[in-house]
Amino acid sequence: MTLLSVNVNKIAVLRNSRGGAEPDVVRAARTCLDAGAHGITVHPRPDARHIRADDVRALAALTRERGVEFNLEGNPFAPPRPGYPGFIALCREVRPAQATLVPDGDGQITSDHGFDFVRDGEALRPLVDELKGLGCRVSLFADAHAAEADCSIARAADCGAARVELYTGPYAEAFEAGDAEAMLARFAGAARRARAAGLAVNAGHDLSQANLGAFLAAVPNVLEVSIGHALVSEALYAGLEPTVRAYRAIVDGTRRA
Ligand SMILES: CC(=O)[C@@H](O)[C@H](O)COP(=O)(O)O
Ligand SMILES: NCC(=O)COP(=O)(O)O
Repeated sequence: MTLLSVNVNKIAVLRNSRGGAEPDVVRAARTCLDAGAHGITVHPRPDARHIRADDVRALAALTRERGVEFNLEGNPFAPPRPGYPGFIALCREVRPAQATLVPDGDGQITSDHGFDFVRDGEALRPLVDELKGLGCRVSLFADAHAAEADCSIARAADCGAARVELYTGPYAEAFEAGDAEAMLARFAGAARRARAAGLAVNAGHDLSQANLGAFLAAVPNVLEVSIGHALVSEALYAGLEPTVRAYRAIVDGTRRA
């Protein structure tokens, strides 16, 4: 069974654009859980462009109260700065059920690659150990689309992680271009190699209602997908019609109190 963890970063993008409290990230997360999401993901970034440290604390409380998984993503090597205590510090504070380490840089508009485990393994190992000591399951963001990933992904197990999260952005692009077959074979191979090394497999980035089914059919036994950007975009389309109708009822004076 594949679990769905909804990433609510984009709710915070909208909230921050006006500087107020709406849309409310915790309310949105609660709605996702009420609708059947198995967990909540956030990826606070050092520039606090969307999720802030306080959101992390509030979502940790919500997911604890609801008994569901909180998946906290971030770069453990990014230094703290005002408003961002650092990824490991946040994990020490809220102890997410799953900590997903992602090697993203400051200037990146979004995550666009996984770790090079051959190069980064030594540096990751003590961090993975500490996170495990905090009670977090550790997942490492991993490339699956390029030939170089073939040898690297199995090395993720040497870092002590329980899982890898396959970076699915390149699959989403190939799907969009109508040319996903070879890419799916690559992902299926990477997932096989990860499992053979003792790692369970998550997946995420740019997954959507359009491309998710084909991915899960071709890459079996994915334990969790985390989905945010497309899901929130689709929710806007799904919600616009009833919302506009509700406003029309108000301006037309036909809405009952
Ligand atoms: C690791 C990953 O693929 C997601 O966390 C993605 O990076 C979402 O982050 P943004 O919402 O900042 O694009
Ligand atoms: N780990 C991937 C994630 O949380 C969401 O990525 P996206 O759906 O916003 O691209």
